[in-house]
Amino acid sequence: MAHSSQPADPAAPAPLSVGDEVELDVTNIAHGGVSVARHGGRVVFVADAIPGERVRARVTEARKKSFARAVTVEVIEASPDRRDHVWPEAALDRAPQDRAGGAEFGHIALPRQRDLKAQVLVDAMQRFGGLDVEELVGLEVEACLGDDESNGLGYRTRVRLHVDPETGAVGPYAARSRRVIPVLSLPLATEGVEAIAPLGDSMPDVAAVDLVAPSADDPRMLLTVGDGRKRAGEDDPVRELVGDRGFLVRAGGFWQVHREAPEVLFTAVRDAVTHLIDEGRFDAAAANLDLYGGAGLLAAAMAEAAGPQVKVTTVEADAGATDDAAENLAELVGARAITARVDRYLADLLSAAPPVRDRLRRGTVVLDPPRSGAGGDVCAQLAGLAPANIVYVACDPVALARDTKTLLAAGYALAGLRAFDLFPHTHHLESVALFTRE
Ligand SMILES: C[S@@+](CC[C@H](N)C(=O)[O-])C[C@H]1O[C@@H](n2cnc3c(N)ncnc32)[C@H](O)[C@@H]1O
Repeated sequence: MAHSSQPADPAAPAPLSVGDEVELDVTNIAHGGVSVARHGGRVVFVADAIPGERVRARVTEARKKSFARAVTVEVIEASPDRRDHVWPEAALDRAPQDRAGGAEFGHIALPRQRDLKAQVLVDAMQRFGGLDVEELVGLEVEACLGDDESNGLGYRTRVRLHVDPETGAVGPYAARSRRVIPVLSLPLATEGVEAIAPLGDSMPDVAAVDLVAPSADDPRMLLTVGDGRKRAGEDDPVRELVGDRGFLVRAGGFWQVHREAPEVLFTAVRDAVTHLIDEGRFDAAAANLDLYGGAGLLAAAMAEAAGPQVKVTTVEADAGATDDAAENLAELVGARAITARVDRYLADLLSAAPPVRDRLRRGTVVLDPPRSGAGGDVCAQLAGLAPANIVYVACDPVALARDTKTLLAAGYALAGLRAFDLFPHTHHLESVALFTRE
């Protein structure tokens, strides 16, 4: 009887199953903090490795035909960039399921971490954004002030810990799981956060612990109890300083995590607007927008470049954050803060009267969406409104790349791209892209 399938290649390695341990040559970096290797023609995404290494890895997922997932259990040939993990509780000498999550690059020298992040951004912009590699040559991920001296430690002003529902133990989730790992230290956290972290405590009635250490206020702990979503103290105002400018933010509201991040992004947006002013492309009297505006940090950056008379509206879904933005922007006579979902707000603008549409066409939009990006619908709305300039602050390179493709197709040019290492020892990076309408 004839067989329809090909005879098995005797030289091909056996198919992978969960729990198998295999030796892998790690060749590349992928989005999400994992490296890439191949096994018998199949891609294997390997955690806790570095491109260039040979490792022994344990397969953790093998359902898909095209790829499998694995985690390093032993380094056979180490990269010169391998370092002792900055967090002992996340190190290779622990069983993979017992390694703390949230510091997936903690075993890599900082300069190499930044090179890998730059590679991920360039790759995403090429593959999903449709840009030529020549347009991205020389792109570097810029370090935050003080990080080289501190080896990228002690920067997180916000940390979320979880509580094991059975033991009450407090800690981060393990990498790629919801298992709580009790830890003795939080090396990425600022001193203020570490000082109040209830490490070693048992908190059986609590679901999650948010630790907040504002730059100009006392650190505090917000507890999520049971299923209740409201945390006591989350609406208390706390003071943040960006340079010598003060911001009031609700303790539980959004604020950039790295102690230097507000200043870095404020400066990057201010400089992008200054560049537009120098090019004669910025209109302070137009309908300028700060979408996903939070407490108004980036509208303030626009005003720093364009002057306190600048017309700018922040649009933010969270009513508390909008109140904070109104307070923080009170000295800017042309600023206003609106509570709305961005897609709904833009839908209204699309049906606005011609003079309003004209003011939008002459305007500059700053947008700083959550990790999923603005998305195709919002980008299509922006394309319909056709503002003169768009300054896009992005915390996910693939989401930025996809939105870039939409904006390029709508007639925008990428006039600048910068990237910042706002999350050392993790795979995350922040980008600021400047688009101008051609
Ligand atoms: C990355 S934060 C940026 C905040 C601010 N630009 C800053 O730098 O502090 C994203 C903000 O978008 C808000 N947000 C999320 N989805 C939204 C939506 N669909 N419409 C309006 N705001 C949204 C969140 O509440 C959050 O404040």
